[in-house]
Amino acid sequence: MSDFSPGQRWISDGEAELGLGTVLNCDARSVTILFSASQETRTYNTRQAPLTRVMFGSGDRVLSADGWQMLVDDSKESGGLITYIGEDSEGNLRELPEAKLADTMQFDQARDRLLTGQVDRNDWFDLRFRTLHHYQRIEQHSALGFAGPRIDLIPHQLYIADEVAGRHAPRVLLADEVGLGKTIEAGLILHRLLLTGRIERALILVPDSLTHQWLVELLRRFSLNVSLLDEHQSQAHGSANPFESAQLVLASQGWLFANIHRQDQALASRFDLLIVDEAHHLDWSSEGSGPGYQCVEQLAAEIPGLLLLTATPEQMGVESHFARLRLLDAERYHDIERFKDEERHYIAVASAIDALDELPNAVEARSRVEVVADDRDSQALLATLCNQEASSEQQDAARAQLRDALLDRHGTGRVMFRNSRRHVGGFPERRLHLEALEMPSAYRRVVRRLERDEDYLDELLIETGIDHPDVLIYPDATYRELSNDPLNTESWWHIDPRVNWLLEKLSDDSESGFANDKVLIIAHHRETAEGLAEGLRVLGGYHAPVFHEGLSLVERDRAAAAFADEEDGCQVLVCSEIGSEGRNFQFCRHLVMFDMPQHPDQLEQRIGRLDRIGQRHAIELHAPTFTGSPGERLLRWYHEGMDAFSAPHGIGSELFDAFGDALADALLDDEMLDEIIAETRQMFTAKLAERDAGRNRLLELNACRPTRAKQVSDAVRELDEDPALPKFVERALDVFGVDSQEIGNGLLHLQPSQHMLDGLPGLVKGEEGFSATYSRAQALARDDIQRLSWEHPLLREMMERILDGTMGNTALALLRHPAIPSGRLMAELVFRTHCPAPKSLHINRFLPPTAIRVLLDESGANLTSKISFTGLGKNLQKVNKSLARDLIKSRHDQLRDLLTQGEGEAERELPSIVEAAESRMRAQLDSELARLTALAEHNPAVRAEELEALKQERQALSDAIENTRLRLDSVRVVITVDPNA
Ligand SMILES: Nc1ncnc2c1ncn2[C@@H]1O[C@H](COP(=O)(O)OP(=O)(O)OP(=O)(O)O)[C@@H](O)[C@H]1O
Repeated sequence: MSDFSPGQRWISDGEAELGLGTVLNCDARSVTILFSASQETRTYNTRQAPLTRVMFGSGDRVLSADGWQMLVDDSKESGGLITYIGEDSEGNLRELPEAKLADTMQFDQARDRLLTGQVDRNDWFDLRFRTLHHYQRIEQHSALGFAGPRIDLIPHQLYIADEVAGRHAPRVLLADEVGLGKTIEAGLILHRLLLTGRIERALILVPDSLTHQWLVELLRRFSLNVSLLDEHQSQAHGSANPFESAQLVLASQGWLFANIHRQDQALASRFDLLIVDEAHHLDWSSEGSGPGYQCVEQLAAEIPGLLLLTATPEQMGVESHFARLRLLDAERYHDIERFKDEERHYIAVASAIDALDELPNAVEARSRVEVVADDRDSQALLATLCNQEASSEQQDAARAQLRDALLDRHGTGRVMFRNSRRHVGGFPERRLHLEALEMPSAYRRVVRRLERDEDYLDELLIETGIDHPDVLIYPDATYRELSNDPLNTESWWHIDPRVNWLLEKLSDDSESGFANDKVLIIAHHRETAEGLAEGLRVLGGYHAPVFHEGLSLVERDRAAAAFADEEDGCQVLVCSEIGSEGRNFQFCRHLVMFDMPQHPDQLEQRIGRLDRIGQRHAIELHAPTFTGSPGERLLRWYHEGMDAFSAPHGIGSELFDAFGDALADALLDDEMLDEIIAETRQMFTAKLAERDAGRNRLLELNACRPTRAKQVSDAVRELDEDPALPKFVERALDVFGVDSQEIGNGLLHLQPSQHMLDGLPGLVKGEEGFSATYSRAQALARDDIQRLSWEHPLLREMMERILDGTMGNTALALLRHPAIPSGRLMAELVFRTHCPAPKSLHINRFLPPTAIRVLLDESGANLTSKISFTGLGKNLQKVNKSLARDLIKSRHDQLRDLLTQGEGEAERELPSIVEAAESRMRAQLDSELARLTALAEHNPAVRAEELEALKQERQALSDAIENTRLRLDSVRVVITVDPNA
């Protein structure tokens, strides 16, 4: 330890960011240092002070407190204080006492740190080099952003996520059938865009009832922390814009759509991506648009990326669906008639795609392809496919390419992704159980009178205030509104046989009973749900939580949680129609439809609560109805008219548009109903055939291209099984002071040690830590364990901290080797490429920080290719810090020369790295651009700005790559010692 004198300049080894310190005073025991730049004063024990004396030598550049720079040539010392002598930038010879050095001088670069004697542990240096290596590999990996999430690798989801996240400012409608994983797709897209730096901020708007579910899914599956914003939270920000308070903001649609002031604030906050769930509620009609549509329309005009999610895009009518497509691309979707015409044309495209499978054998199929394959490339592919002399591999390749080329022409398929169960496959069967009950007299009275007296309907509508046809379909609601009738004094659930039927089923422990199962009950009205729960409690002693739109979010989540709990949970949950939309109840297999919804899409939404990914049983659909009632007639229309209970078909809303009004009029008349059912069936069959032939078929084919989907899942699996990951984790945990212990079954328990470096996600000193696994299957099976991957927040934090900070950028180690005389010095220099570019370019996919290692001996001979990093590392021994410092000091000049020489050696390698990156980038972007340009000729959904953006991106990437510089990342000094000593 050097002696201290007031005025000397020192830096803190552990806290180099404090800047240059000045000795204020000292005595035999303690020394006090002032770090002016950070306005900190520290007192240390003189014998153990973690401080390094700052001394510059010839060739160093220093900064004076007055702002001028000096190239140091010499120095002199007097009374323990140094004065530097050298030239300023104008070439004048000047002197600079150390007290006049700028306080803000930073010593975080490897060179400065080394030459000022700050050395880190050898294992830190080792980890730093490996981090750089893995970071470079992972950043270029095609599965980046998809490997971390805790999800099953489901091909159609990965395909969509890969396709969408690869686009510039993606704007798409995710419209998979209910329960196929749109939230997961949106999460994957978001995760990849964030990890690649393509976006930084996202706003997620979901129905009130789904806020908590989204919050939990994003955290649990994607490790994304989103901030849930509501009015209460917003007010806490006072006059500041609450949307600025987080990177990822989740808000309820109900709140934002009703609040113009908050909408203005959301508009003013610069988001990169907007996600809107259950987008069919954004209603639009030629008479005007609803507040939700208006709000999203404004936001969509400002925010570059847009994901709309809905399972039932046409629920609010075709026009409304078209209006939502317009949110994605206003220019493209402005004329609905033209759009419909285009869609009709796609029948020919779908037929051509089917014909490809019949070629080359069925000659007539060729003409079906020729009708649409009107460009030269497609014609050439068709010729190969039909060429009898081509090999079967050549024909297969031509078929696959042509299929892709034809699919690419489907305009809507580029902006709307719709997977169906039929296409995806592997979903459980649905079984319908009809239960015909006798109508209670109170309900029958009303129905009979309606049947007899034509005028009574109007009277009833006025008296009850209920709309037509609700007044017919929901007899309990009508009964409630007729409470003045002296015959209607009892609660409806007392007289309604559905309640008794339900109670019997609940206690029935036979095969067909519910006694051993959970049951989800959905009723149209909130009041029905509430009354039913009360009835079950009063009449049967069942505690059935209720779930409806009138409850607060917390109450709803509590009800859902009480139902989901496997051990202590409730057997029954009673939901209202819209209260349960989007919810995950696939752990349950019995759905009781207490009444029928009015719209086929609502029916599909109901069944979708259970028929979701993760459902392991056949789905039992129970429908109690009253014989001869309007409700029963409605059910018949669903069942006989359109097979609505067996599988989703996506045609319901068209049928509703065509027959909904007539059906409402036929609810009291069997004859009329029979006719409507027959007509509906006819149209249903025709539409089904049309769907299979045209638009929907293309949509489905477009929504998952199996070859590409497999490539993506293979890439994810490659990262899952990366053998380097566990080794890296072990090293990194050791360096960061996290204890890891194998606890059996392939599980690790990670626990902070006393020396853990602070701020690691999920780990707090003194707390328990967490259990983790590398296995995807294990993590999916158990919610309580985390899954370690290259994308886990802990790994990303450790890697970022190493690469962005100084950790391990200097080291000194001893080498005992019989063949090398002792006292020799080697410098192992690691340079890293630095490519200044905006994050959103995601330059790392072509040129991530890349390490160039240079190993020089003291004579300057380049030993890099002779001694590998690992080979050298194996023979090194650590050394204590003060000895390391002394050794560095004694070899100062030599080291400085080696650093300069190493720079030259590394520079020689730079051009080939830059060239390789440029050609990688060109190969990818040129072909993307060529594909998009060709596509634009056939597919009107390719936005002009997409093409322009891609061109600009290519130029910006090229400029950035060209400007790549090298900088010294880290340096290790190796000194040989006598192996026998
Ligand atoms: N890849 C996956 N791995 C694991 N679970 C999944 C996966 N995909 C979907 N799930 C689960 O399946 C259920 C349905 O998924 P999700 O909520 O994303 O469907 P959705 O299409 O948005 O449904 P809805 O149309 O009802 O809104 C959820 O519980 C989700 O967690």
